[in-house]
Amino acid sequence: MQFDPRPVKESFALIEPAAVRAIAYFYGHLFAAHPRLRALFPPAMNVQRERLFRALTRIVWSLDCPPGLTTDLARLGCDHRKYGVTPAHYAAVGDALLATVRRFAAEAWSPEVERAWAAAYATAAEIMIEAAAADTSPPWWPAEVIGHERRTRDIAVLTLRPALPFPFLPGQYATVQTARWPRVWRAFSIANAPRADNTLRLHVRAVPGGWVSTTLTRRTRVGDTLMLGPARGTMTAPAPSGRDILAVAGGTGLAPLKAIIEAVIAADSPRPRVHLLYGARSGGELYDLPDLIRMRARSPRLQVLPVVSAEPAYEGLHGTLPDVIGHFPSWRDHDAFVCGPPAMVGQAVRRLRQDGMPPDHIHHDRHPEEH
Ligand SMILES: NC(=O)C1=CN([C@@H]2O[C@H](COP(=O)(O)OP(=O)(O)OC[C@H]3O[C@@H](n4cnc5c(N)ncnc54)[C@H](O)[C@@H]3O)[C@@H](O)[C@H]2O)C=CC1
Repeated sequence: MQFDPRPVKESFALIEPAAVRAIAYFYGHLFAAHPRLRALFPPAMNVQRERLFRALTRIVWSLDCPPGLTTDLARLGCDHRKYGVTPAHYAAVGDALLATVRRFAAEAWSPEVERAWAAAYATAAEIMIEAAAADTSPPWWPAEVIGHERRTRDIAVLTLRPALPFPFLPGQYATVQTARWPRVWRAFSIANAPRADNTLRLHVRAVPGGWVSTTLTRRTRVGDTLMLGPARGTMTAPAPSGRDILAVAGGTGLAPLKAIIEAVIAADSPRPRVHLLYGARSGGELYDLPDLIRMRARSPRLQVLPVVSAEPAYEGLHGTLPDVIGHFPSWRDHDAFVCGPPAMVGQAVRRLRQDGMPPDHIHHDRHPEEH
């Protein structure tokens, strides 16, 4: 990359504390100069604002490590195809970005700083535009809802059939857009390994104020069409390592782990064995237990241990998942996959580390960008 990252990082450090005002200024500038661009963005901009700043922060602080940055930017460029972004839009965004730096870097601004930002942005935009142009897969897939089961008041399991082959690896997630909320994409993990009939399942909890999750859970019917963005995510089924597997799933965090387990136990081999700790707040919230019991009946390699954290009358194992991990002698010789509420994931990972599990044997999703 042909630019000096130092002035960019130094001026960004000054902008960061004023992030909220800087982002508002950025979008104000962008939409004032190019009103038509507003139509590419969702009606409410709050999530979008945070997302832009998270992406910008990641990019600026990794300007020194071009290989990782190039991969991230290329993926970002490909993902932007589903928004209908064209190369001309990049110039408009670049103008708004430079105006924002000029305004918020204040006394640290200089022609040298501006040149460094312009060069960094031009490089990033070029990588994104070229990656998008080279991507021959569809920008999004229409998918028909062929199954919709309300498992609890707030959780539904949807079965979708994309109109074209939809490639993904077990454990990945896809972004989803509903007709009700144009331009609003949210990520959901795919809860099965790839199937010959191209169908896939999503486990969706309606979160308060969640437009897409509430629509998918409460207002979606068999026969509706959704849009799927390309599959993403690095927490995928492991290559054989000789180690058995511990899967720790909290709530709908079960989805990607179920896909990974399905792929692992499909192989005709006596190992690895899989222990699944499946946690919920109450017995009624163990929304997928009957299906997991069926999987266990088909595969002697799978053990399923349901755990409930907040229902004293539940007849079964009580506790939080991180505590239950500690009830066993040791998981040190396993590979671990952990998914669920971020606080639970953090505690479970710490517990496994304390037990002596090497960090590269512990797998969890970097929180999906659009989850
Ligand atoms: N690929 C990914 O990263 C995915 C992530 N998720 C995330 O999983 C979460 C699932 O949420 P819900 O179904 O509402 O789960 P939930 O809130 O009903 O909790 C499920 C389990 O996690 C435990 N738990 C919850 N908060 C905890 C805390 N602070 N400390 C320790 N344990 C805690 C509960 O005791 C229970 O065992 C969401 O945050 C969702 O974003 C879900 C699917 C895929």
